[in-house]
Amino acid sequence: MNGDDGVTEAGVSIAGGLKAAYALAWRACPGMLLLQLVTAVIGGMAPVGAAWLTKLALDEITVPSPRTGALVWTAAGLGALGIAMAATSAVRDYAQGRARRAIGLRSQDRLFAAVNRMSGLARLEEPRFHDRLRLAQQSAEHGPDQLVQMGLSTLQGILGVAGFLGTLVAISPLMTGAALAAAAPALIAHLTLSRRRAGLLWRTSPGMRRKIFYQMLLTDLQAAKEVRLFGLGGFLHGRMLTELRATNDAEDRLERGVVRVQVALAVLGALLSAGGLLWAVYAAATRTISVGDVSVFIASLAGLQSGLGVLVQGIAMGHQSALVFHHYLTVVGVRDDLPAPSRPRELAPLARSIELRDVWFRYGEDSPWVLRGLNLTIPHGTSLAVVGLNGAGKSTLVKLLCRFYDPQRGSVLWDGVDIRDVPVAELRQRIGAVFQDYMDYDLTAAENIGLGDLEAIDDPDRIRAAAERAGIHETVERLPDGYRTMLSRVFHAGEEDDDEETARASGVHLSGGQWQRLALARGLMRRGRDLMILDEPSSGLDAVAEAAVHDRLRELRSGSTSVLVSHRLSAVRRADRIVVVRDGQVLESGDHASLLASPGSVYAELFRTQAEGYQEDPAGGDESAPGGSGVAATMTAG
Ligand SMILES: Nc1ncnc2c1ncn2[C@@H]1O[C@H](COP(=O)(O)OP(=O)(O)OP(=O)(O)O)[C@@H](O)[C@H]1O
Repeated sequence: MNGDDGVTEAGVSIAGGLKAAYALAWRACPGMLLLQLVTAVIGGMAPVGAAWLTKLALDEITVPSPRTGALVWTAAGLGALGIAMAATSAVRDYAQGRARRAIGLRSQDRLFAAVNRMSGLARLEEPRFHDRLRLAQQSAEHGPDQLVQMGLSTLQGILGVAGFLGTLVAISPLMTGAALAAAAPALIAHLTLSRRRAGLLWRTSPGMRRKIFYQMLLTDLQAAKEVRLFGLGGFLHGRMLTELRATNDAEDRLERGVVRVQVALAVLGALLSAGGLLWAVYAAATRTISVGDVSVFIASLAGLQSGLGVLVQGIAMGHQSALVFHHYLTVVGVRDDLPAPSRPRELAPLARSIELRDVWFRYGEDSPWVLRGLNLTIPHGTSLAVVGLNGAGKSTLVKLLCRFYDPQRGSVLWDGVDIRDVPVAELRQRIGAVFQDYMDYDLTAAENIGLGDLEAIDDPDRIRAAAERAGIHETVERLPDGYRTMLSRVFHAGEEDDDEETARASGVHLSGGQWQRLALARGLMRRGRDLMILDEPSSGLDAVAEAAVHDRLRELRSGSTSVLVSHRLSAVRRADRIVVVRDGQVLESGDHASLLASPGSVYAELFRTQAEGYQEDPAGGDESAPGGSGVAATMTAG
């Protein structure tokens, strides 16, 4: 493991992790942090005080004439310490709980703010980044708090160990040396184990993601049809178990190592205690030390051993948390995958054209070129249709227009301004879109539409108008709760209610075409933006709906700048210009009539092929079949 993907690279240190975790905790809840600090100091010093008071009491009892006053004071002191320790523990639990929640909130806030900062898609397509993100999410929940707790318990441990150490040195320097020597191998062993644990988490992360993927397929409603029909349940179940077993085996191997180390350390500690006890009893019998000294010696040795043990384990756990927290810090500090312009330019409303100039693009350095020197101009106020075979690069072209990726060569120009020179959010503000792989949100119908323009999410008139334009208004009105109906079987309106029946009744699922119309309505919330992109906006609609939607879209597009990607040539024929994309370039360009008339035209060939599919008798086929009424042709097909 090394470089960007590694967890053990230089710079990953407990100190670095601690510093970042404390900075986060301080911003999240300074009061609770200070309270925990005070309780840690009391918790560290009180046991040493108790041991000394016990020694004083025992020494007083064993003298020929004990002083009652002194005995009462030491007993009162012990009582007060007991109360202080009990109260401290309760206060610490409270402060710890509040701090944990506040730190968790802040760390998750920062993590997802960082994820949102990535304005492109490339990073989210990297499997390695997903591994890191999974560990970062895991760490964001508890990692910083664990590091804070580790720091506090280390402080408490150090205070306790220092107190007992001083006491032991006064009684037996030899035993002190032995106790300290025993702690050194323990520290090394625990640090090695923690490094191995963190390494294991990183190595098993891809397997865990695959396991989650199989689990998701087994429970996902959308996957359920294929899973049941093709009988994939057992197959997916088996794969899930294989992944889980592989992770379990790796963990078992590690745990076996942990047991061996822990047994060895426990034996070492027990031998040390037994030796110390023998020495103390012998020394007291020969009157070298007092009975009080024996008690404080035994308490100090036990305190030192357990304190060192806690300290060593705390440091090791902190080390492990720091290694995992490193993934969190990396994600939080990750740069936007689209470089921000050094001198951002303002993006004026589109006045002349959008131009793709000699655009070369591929998804990765090892991937084939998808766009190869593509040139295309979309004049303001015109509609452009893009057609081509599967995989020709049509959706890729659309993604570059939205700047989800930057081309490796060439540029996308908005009235002559390179879109890399304007803030990406400003560009996207000017674009409305319906994507081929649109989303179904498990939200209400109104929210599903309103998400298209967050400023209008609470504006029922705008939402209704968009729904009407997309031809989904009547369907939504007929839902049990109209626009407020929750469109989900995973969540349901009234989930917080105890009345399960009401809650269950309100979860509604739409058909594929109805979802697509909702997506269309969402895109139409942005009507009036400078550029409207429609990537297969009607593929899931029935023929009647498709005809109506395309008529409506044509009306909406007229006079505005739009790009329509579609395999249904009946839908594209009225576009001002049609381009055929092949091998990453524009192969043909023109309006429907000119392309049909052009000898050897690929568009004409595609059009005739589709038209033939609609003929009763292909021999007597009329080449304008989907054209006379493109919509009618599609309807016939439907
Ligand atoms: N995210 C991605 N990562 C890697 N390769 C991709 C990605 N998206 C698309 N591709 C590849 O880019 C090529 C063009 O894909 P694109 O989706 O642009 O084609 P398309 O013309 O829209 O196809 P279709 O008509 O099937 O929708 C394909 O070979 C595809 O495998």
